[in-house]
Amino acid sequence: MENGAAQPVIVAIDGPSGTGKSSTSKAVAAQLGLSYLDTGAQYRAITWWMVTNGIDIEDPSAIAAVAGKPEIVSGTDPAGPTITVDGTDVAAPIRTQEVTSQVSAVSAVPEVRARITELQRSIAAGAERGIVVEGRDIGTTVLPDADLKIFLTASPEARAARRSGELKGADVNATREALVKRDAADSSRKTSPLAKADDAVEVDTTELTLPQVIECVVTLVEEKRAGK
Ligand SMILES: Nc1ncnc2c1ncn2[C@@H]1O[C@H](COP(=O)(O)OP(=O)(O)O)[C@@H](O)[C@H]1O
Ligand SMILES: Nc1ccn([C@@H]2O[C@H](COP(=O)(O)OP(=O)(O)O)[C@@H](O)[C@H]2O)c(=O)n1
Repeated sequence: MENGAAQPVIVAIDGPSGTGKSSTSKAVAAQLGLSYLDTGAQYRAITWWMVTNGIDIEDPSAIAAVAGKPEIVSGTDPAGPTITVDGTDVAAPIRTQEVTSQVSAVSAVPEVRARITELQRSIAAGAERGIVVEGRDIGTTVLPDADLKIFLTASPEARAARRSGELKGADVNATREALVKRDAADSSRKTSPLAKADDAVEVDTTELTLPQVIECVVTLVEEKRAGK
């Protein structure tokens, strides 16, 4: 484009837990001057609200009835992403084991997905320079017209080792089992399951370092931009 003003670029990065979505997306967005949205944090935030308000997580109709209540706000600066629920900073409590073990059940409820998907689309549409959005269904459902779709994978062993490295002292086998269980729940739900879009580029990160994955994605974005 003339005058150096680039068209906004929309990048969708999907994949299961521990494949490197968050670290890669934040770094790519920072490097390219784009916004960043962690959609998993939004599903965790609504789950935190359900748990805090005593909603029965086993009862999809109870979840559906209140899905519109919490106000979730995501800050999209990749250098310091934020997440609040009704004005409360929930960045720490959404990462607890309690929320992690319940999030798949809450995120499977169609009313929850409809509400959060709408929020995600409006955030993406408002990102003036473009955005990197990471999740499970971004390329397939939330932003099917994204300029670039990436699907990250890695072996369950590599993903469990990465996650238990973060959760100090966590047992690798227990972490692996919990990951595989959450993948199965996320992949088998009826409404927008975890899936690779047909036109997504699959990157297996098992044997790659994080800087290598970031470089790979930055190169793919730049190639797309050059081809526009
Ligand atoms: N290619 C990689 N090699 C080694 N460690 C990685 C790699 N990608 C990410 N990590 C580490 O693995 C952990 C999980 O990464 P994260 O980006 O949170 O994954 P996801 O968002 O897919 O769950 C983080 O501690 C991150 O630094
Ligand atoms: N686009 C998305 C993103 C997350 N999720 C749900 O939110 C959960 C937490 O996502 P996350 O990205 O924070 O998970 P991790 O990869 O950090 O473990 C997932 O296990 C899914 O149940 C979803 O359903 N759709």
